[in-house]
Amino acid sequence: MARANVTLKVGSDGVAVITISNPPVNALAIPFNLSLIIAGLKEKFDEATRRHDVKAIVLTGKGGRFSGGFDINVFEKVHKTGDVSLMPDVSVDLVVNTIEDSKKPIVAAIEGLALGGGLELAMGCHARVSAPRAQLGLPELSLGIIPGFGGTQRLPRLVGLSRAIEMMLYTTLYAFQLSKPIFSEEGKKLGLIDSIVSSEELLKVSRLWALGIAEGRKPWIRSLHRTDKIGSLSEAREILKVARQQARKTAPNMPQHQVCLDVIEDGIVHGGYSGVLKEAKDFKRLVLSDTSKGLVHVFFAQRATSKVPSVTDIGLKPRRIKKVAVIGGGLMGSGIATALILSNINVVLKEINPEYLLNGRKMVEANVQGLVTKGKLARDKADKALSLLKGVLDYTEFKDVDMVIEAVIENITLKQAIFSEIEKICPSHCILASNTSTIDLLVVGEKTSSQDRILGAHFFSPAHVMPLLEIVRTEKTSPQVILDLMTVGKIIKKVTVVVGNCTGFAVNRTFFPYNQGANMLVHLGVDLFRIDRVIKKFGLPLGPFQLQDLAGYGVYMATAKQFANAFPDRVFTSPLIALLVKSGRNGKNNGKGYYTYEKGSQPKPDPTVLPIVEESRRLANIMQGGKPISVTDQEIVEMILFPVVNEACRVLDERIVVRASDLDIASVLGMSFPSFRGGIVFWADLVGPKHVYSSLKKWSELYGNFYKPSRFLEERATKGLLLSEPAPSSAASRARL
Ligand SMILES: C[C@H](O)CC(=O)SCCNC(=O)CCNC(=O)[C@H](O)C(C)(C)COP(=O)(O)OP(=O)(O)OC[C@H]1O[C@@H](n2cnc3c(N)ncnc32)[C@H](O)[C@@H]1OP(=O)(O)O
Repeated sequence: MARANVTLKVGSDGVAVITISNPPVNALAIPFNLSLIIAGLKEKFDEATRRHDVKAIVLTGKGGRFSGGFDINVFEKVHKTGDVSLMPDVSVDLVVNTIEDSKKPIVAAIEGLALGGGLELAMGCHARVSAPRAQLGLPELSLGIIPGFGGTQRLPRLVGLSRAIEMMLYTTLYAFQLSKPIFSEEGKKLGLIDSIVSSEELLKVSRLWALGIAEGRKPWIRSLHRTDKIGSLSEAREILKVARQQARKTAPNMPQHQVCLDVIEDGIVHGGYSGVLKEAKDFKRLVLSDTSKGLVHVFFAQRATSKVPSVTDIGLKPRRIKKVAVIGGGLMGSGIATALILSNINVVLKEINPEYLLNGRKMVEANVQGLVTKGKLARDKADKALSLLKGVLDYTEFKDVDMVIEAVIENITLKQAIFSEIEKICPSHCILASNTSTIDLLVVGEKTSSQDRILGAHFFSPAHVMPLLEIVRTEKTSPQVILDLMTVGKIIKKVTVVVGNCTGFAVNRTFFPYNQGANMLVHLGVDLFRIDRVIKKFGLPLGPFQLQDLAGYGVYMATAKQFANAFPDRVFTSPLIALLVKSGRNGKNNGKGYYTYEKGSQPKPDPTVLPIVEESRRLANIMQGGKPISVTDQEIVEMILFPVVNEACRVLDERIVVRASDLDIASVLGMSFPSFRGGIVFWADLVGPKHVYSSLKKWSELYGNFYKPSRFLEERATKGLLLSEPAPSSAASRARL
């Protein structure tokens, strides 16, 4: 950590250049010495202000990046210790008093990125010069906090209220709340950046700009004092009102959104300085929230997935994958092909007849067109992507592919036949991947002698949109092949999680009890629509019954069968789905399931499904004394999700995942488990393994083996350990990885 520091160099022009150096992103603290960078900045600014040979100051970052903001590791430290006083006081002391109110002009010279506290420092300066394509943003809300170095006050004053709100609160992308960075070009148009110059000229122009301010040729602007972009109080209140309503809808479980808007309003009503003080106070409060704990955990969990022992740490280099064959143009195959061509990878899409091929091609075109219609892809880029797709009916084109992804129906014999065919035709370096979501990869490759290059590439539907790629390795898969697929995953913008081989792999296996837990509750007498409402309130985008409608009952029954075969000791079966199908319901597919579906309107709970549910309850006959149980909303959540936690424990115990946080990120990105709860294991640890264990034990005595606590959970609970704590290697654990 000796490399982290702040330097000051005074040139013959009388400009002092202060440089932040803390690779890789010039974060504004280090976990071992929290005040090093902040204190270093203060010291250098004080020195530059004192020195008579300094007329003006330029602030910049080393290595082509201005700063990625405050060090997020520090938040983790605060979360572990509960000690918020670890956070240095920056907003008033450094940004207002030292930088903005400095007697000498300060210009920020920005390159690469200025995010969070980094952009906030830059906004405290008297002007900002940027290199092209620098990313600018305040992503703090996606960490469960608000900007804490004055960003809530200065950004609206520089770019206007509506745009500032958009940049901070922005959007929901599946389980993630994302604020949206902009590029410096847009920043220039908005007034956040004063000038854009080439990287080579950045320091020269910034120095001249700073001298220009010192000599009165350029304006000396303190952003916190500006009001010209805020508009009238009533206009501002109207904008804030709409933003609050929007945030209540899109982020109902995220307190930081409403707090951010309150803090902005305070600054508008009482002045920027008052806003800065309120911001600093509320920032510290939010740092300690469970939301921040969950989101910060997810930030690091996502980054940890790229480190896979014995794969990414043994000096291997990824090979280039130029051409990929996708076998099967159904929903999954066409989605996978779409993801690949959108990232400039040539794709050969193989089907068994012209009609299926045409359908596959049409689905890819519709996927791409969908992105164009939503404004997410330019027409010329869409055309370019589609030109990379070639449909085929035989294996001729497979002679020079670097990877095959098989995405046909879940039929073992068919997959085995395909793998033995492609083994003969594809080049010997070619990676042979299957998109199976349940079948053992060793069985898939049984008829080949290429087990070392066979692995699972389990995408989630829709494959061109969902951010997770579960990479399934067997004990025979070579590290090089795993690394290559991880690299392709990165190119096509997926988060890859490398997991071991078992029924359902890590994600589907862990969530197998989710639907069963919900079904169990219904058969114990709980209203299914209430269950859906409660689960949505907990933070999942859909309740379990709406999800069953959406996925289709066929999928539901096929997976349930696979799991029942693999884990017969912990299955709850009921005739409900069969009865629904018998009565002509097929979920969203035919517009009639637990809900009714009509084009252009929200799904509506269908009361005519209730007699079918009653019939199923009668046949299952698990209500004690025929009486429905009485449960609180919290118990509903727990009776559905604790069995999921229990299965997660088995996945951890069997080392199906490298680390517990991999299961967290996989649950967030693959199953839309709420990111603000940190993922399934993190959430269970917050709730407390003891409580999970004792609840499951109680329910298993009342309702049977479906709830029986696993050995791993029992051990952790009785020893007072967290589920996420790494397990000591034990001969008893079957090391699958
Ligand atoms: C008071 C203030 O208002 C509070 C704040 O400033 S909160 C912080 C706000 N800043 C952010 O949220 C930015 C978070 N970082 C990012 O979005 C991305 O890392 C980035 C766009 C900066 C770079 O992305 P990319 O080049 O893909 O690299 P990425 O793998 O994400 O990060 C590289 C390394 O830097 C680390 N890193 C990135 N930003 C960091 C930060 N702000 N603090 C600590 N570490 C950080 C990552 O953890 C990763 O570490 P690793 O190599 O050990 O896994």
